[in-house]
Amino acid sequence: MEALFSVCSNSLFSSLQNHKNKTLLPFLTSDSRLSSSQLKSQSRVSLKSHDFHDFPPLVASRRRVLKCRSSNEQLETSFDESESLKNGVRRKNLAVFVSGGGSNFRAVHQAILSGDVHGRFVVLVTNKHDCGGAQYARENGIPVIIYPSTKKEPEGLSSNDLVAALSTYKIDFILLAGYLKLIPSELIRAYPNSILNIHPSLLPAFGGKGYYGTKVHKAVIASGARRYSGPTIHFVDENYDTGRILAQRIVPVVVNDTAEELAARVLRQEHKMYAEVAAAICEERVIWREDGVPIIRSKADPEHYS
Ligand SMILES: Nc1nc2c(c(=O)[nH]1)N[C@@H](CN(C=O)c1ccc(C(=O)N[C@@H](CCC(=O)O)C(=O)O)cc1)CN2
Ligand SMILES: NCC(=O)N[C@@H]1O[C@H](COP(=O)([O-])[O-])[C@@H](O)[C@H]1O
Repeated sequence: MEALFSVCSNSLFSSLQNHKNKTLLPFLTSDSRLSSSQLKSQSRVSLKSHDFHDFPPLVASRRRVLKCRSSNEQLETSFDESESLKNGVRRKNLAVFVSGGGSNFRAVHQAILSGDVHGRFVVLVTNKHDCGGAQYARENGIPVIIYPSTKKEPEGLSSNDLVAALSTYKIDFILLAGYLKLIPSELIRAYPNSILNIHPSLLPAFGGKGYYGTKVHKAVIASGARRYSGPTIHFVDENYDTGRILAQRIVPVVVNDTAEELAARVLRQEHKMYAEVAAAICEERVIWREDGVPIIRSKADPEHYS
């Protein structure tokens, strides 16, 4: 990989340090083999001739021209974002399905923006055009599709039209995040082992038709037999909540918990878990055991699975 750099005065270095695209500075310091103080003193360093194959693969970024504030020199940095590689892995295109406030969607989106998830949301699907999740998507420039078509949402798509519409976005994975309608078999066939859902109980307990939102937590509390609950992330199949489980977390149930208190405690763990699972699927760290069970390879220790 070759990139063309010319580094100018100190003002540029400070703007690089503040530059939101953090990939630039490590590349400059590591590839230029200069300490930050040396780099600051450099009036011009041409890295044009370096061959970068032995440097850590870059998270390639947008083609940019950064102009120095205090001189007429320019830092011209050109590297290609087309694949946006991180450790050789392409950034993944994500679709999200919501029906409500979309706090799980927002949590994963924030993790993308902070660089923890190597993906991008390219489209949102909802059965409620005015829900909080759809409003957040519009505010962040993410297209919104309505599915399914109902009396209340007559502009909604049919199942086949949904599959056709989504195919234009080159989606790698679909995340269901508080979506309350059944995903049609046409979509499941179009995205095998690529649709995930988060459910607010430890499946298979308290799942299936009728188990959504606060209803789940009321059932857990009413059962009396639980000292713990927690979220589950699973792959989606044709039925509600019966797909292969990928991740779960344990959350304590307090003896006089209300459904709202338990829901809030579980939701906090949902946000963390969905961001971690999204990171794993985008980094291609999910593998399938011979018995068909999906497992996540640890980022820190490739020998460890969970
Ligand atoms: N094919 C699949 N579709 C969906 C799944 C799935 O596992 N397979 N998960 C759900 C999410 N979910 C639980 O995690 C869930 C959502 C909704 C219901 C439910 O009973 N819905 C009611 C309608 C509710 C409404 O319209 O307000 C119903 O179908 O009568 C159960 C579980 C998303 N889709
Ligand atoms: N069975 C599906 C279900 O109950 N999903 C649950 O709906 C909530 C959506 O919150 P959000 O819209 O703020 O992400 C979450 O708690 C999610 O687990």
